[in-house]
Amino acid sequence: MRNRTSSASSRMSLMFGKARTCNIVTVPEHEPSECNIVILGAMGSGKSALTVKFLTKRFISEYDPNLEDTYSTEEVVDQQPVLVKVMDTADQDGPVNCERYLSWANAFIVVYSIDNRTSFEACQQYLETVTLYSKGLQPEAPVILLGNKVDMERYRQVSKADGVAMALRFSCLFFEVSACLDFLSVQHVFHEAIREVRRETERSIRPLFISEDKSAISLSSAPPLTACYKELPTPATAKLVTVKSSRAQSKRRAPTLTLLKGFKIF
Ligand SMILES: Nc1nc2c(ncn2[C@@H]2O[C@H](COP(=O)(O)OP(=O)(O)OP(=O)(O)O)[C@@H](O)[C@H]2O)c(=O)[nH]1
Repeated sequence: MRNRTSSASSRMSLMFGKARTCNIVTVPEHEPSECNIVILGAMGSGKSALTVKFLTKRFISEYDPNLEDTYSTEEVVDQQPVLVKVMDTADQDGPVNCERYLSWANAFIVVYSIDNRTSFEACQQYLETVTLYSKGLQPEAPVILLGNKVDMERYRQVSKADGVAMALRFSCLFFEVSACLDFLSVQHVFHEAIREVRRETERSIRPLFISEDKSAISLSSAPPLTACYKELPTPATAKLVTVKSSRAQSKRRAPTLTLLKGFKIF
């Protein structure tokens, strides 16, 4: 495994992860047009705040910790549209009943709060669970370790080096952000998850082999790519809320957000 650093759009983002080498010719028949992202982590690490920041550019300070919600939004990542569904989980005691999200997810974001060592330690269990599951998938579901609340720097209990070391151990990407500071850092993390899903999908496609005279190419006998679409589990008590962001509030193309169960957004 090699490391990689990224000049992320924010000075606060830091990324380490798997090297991406591509020396075979691949033909993606379909890019995934849908991407399911599951947010995991200890209570209070900021999962809901990060999710809502990504969806609305706003920071929430009131929430119901017992709600487990799934949200969807249309995004354009690298000029390609994608329907992103984000499941904001509400595990009380580490990964339990993980089946509900393991088979649904295309990517996982495991969150801790940099000012809370216990939340960082809780990530280990989540990372073990999702990486073990993901390893058997074709394509693999990428995993991101995310340190939140960098605005709480003076109360930091988890060093950046600790985050990097944990990410290296589990071969996942790593970022640090704050849900209450700039939107672009948070957006970058979600977009990287989508990019990783696309890369993994491309990697899982059967390669084209170049013939000896290099004048023709032939496809091997693999089945065609089936994009990583997965069924959305039915939320138990979902209340459908539609939020349309105002163009006056945002220069960003106004997305239509479908929120299943809502909470206060400021
Ligand atoms: N200072 C600061 N506070 C944050 C940040 N993100 C979230 N919070 C606060 O941390 C608390 C927990 O945030 P949530 O988003 O509800 O955390 P959660 O992981 O969804 O928590 P559960 O729903 O209990 O699992 C709230 O009081 C948030 O306002 C951040 O980046 N900086």
